[in-house]
Amino acid sequence: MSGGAGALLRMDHAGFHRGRRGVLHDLSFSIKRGELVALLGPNGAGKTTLLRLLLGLVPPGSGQVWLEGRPMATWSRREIARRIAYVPQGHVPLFPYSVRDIVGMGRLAETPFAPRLREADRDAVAHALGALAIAHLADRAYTDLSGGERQAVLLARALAQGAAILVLDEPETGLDYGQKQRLYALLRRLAGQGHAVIATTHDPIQAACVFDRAILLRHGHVMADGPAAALLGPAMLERLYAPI
Ligand SMILES: Nc1ncnc2c1ncn2[C@@H]1O[C@H](COP(=O)(O)OP(=O)(O)OP(=O)(O)O)[C@@H](O)[C@H]1O
Repeated sequence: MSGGAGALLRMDHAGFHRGRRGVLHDLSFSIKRGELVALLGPNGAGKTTLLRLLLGLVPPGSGQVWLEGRPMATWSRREIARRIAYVPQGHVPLFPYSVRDIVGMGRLAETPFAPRLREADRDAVAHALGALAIAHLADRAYTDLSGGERQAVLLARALAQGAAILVLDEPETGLDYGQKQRLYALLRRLAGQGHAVIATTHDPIQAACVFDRAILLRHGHVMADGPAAALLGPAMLERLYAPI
């Protein structure tokens, strides 16, 4: 097995079980710099589990996951955090940190023991707040925000992290129309700058317009993988979302 030339992330016949039940089966694909990849599939298809494997949060039960040509298990959490930023679904912290502090947490992989952020970190935070058009929320408590505002803050935190790979779990959830358009423009811009972006979504129509590539997952198998606009037609969507 090899790490895959030029791939930032690669799954090589990766499988995952929960107890005796197979959740992901024999997944093989790679993601390169500059790719904007949508991951689609019905509820329970295994999308979030697949992201957890790509993040190194769980090891595959079979096969291998590679990060920059090295098995994921050989990287430390801190090394992974420098390379992969994650935007989870519906995250609520216990303490009322300010938005600025939450976004600043994206810099922890760079300055884990520093008592306060350095100037470069503060610049990265300000840039990320600006890119998401949420600078006006900087001093608000994260716990007091709406769901959509929180989602935008988590995106800003991922951006501040400066990682080459961005992994997002249903990032458009709760965003209003304007925020969604800014999100898609931002993802396109990041891909244009050489980032690799993979996002789960339940919106195939938007995915066809915004993403370069789509990976379709059904019952833990890759049903199709190709250019989003060509792949996400009515016949394919009917097959993908057909009742069990
Ligand atoms: N903690 C868990 N314990 C047991 N089974 C789980 C757990 N988390 C997920 N599963 C199961 O694994 C399968 C895949 O779940 P996963 O969350 O990856 O799907 P998904 O495609 O992200 O779904 P959705 O679109 O609903 O978010 C499902 O059958 C789910 O019930």
